[in-house]
Amino acid sequence: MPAANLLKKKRIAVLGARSVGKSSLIIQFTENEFVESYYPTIESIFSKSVKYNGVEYECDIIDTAGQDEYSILNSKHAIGVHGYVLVYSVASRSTFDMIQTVHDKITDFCGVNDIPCVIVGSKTDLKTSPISRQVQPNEGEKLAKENKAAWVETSAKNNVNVGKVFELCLAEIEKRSPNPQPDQPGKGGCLIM
Ligand SMILES: Nc1nc2c(ncn2[C@@H]2O[C@H](COP(=O)(O)OP(=O)(O)OP(=O)(O)O)[C@@H](O)[C@H]2O)c(=O)[nH]1
Repeated sequence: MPAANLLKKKRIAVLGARSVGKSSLIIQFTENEFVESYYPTIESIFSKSVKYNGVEYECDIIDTAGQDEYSILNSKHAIGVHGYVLVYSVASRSTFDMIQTVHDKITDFCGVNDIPCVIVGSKTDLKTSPISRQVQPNEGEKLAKENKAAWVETSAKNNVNVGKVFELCLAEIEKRSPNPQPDQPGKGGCLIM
């Protein structure tokens, strides 16, 4: 297979606390639908071609089980992964607090301090009720800046900024891969030695 084809395959892991809307985000992106009911995820992989910067990428998106502060990072969610999407709900402060914990677990596991990452504030459609929003946009932006990550707020329900999440993730991956090697994770990812 020509190297150019291998270069286009990217593996993206989506992590975050339980019930923040990881599956809903991925299903809205890959299947264009929103599922109102809640089924806790064990693990699923979705594939989708994404055109970014005029290049067609074949993305494998890993939907993971919800994390808590005691969860141990599964090596499958770090080894061979090119980019990360870390999701919190704008309606839940505790899920926002989990983001730094998950980010630290990934960087510790990979032995790096910089990973290609997008931090996502989900469920913005709930913000119409003032009591529903617990995390302000500037807090999300600040956390992202501190971790050299991109940041965006989304609603899987209303399909707002869903595609943007994965475009930003590819941008973060490409930013760190000026001369990527075929079929290898980006600089920030983990390699099997
Ligand atoms: N209002 C609203 N509800 C959402 C949104 N995204 C997800 N939900 C709801 O939140 C609940 C949890 O969504 P999931 O996508 O299953 O959450 P998850 O993060 O994959 O959950 P785990 O598998 O337990 O980690 C479901 O009832 C969804 O319908 C959104 O953008 N807006």
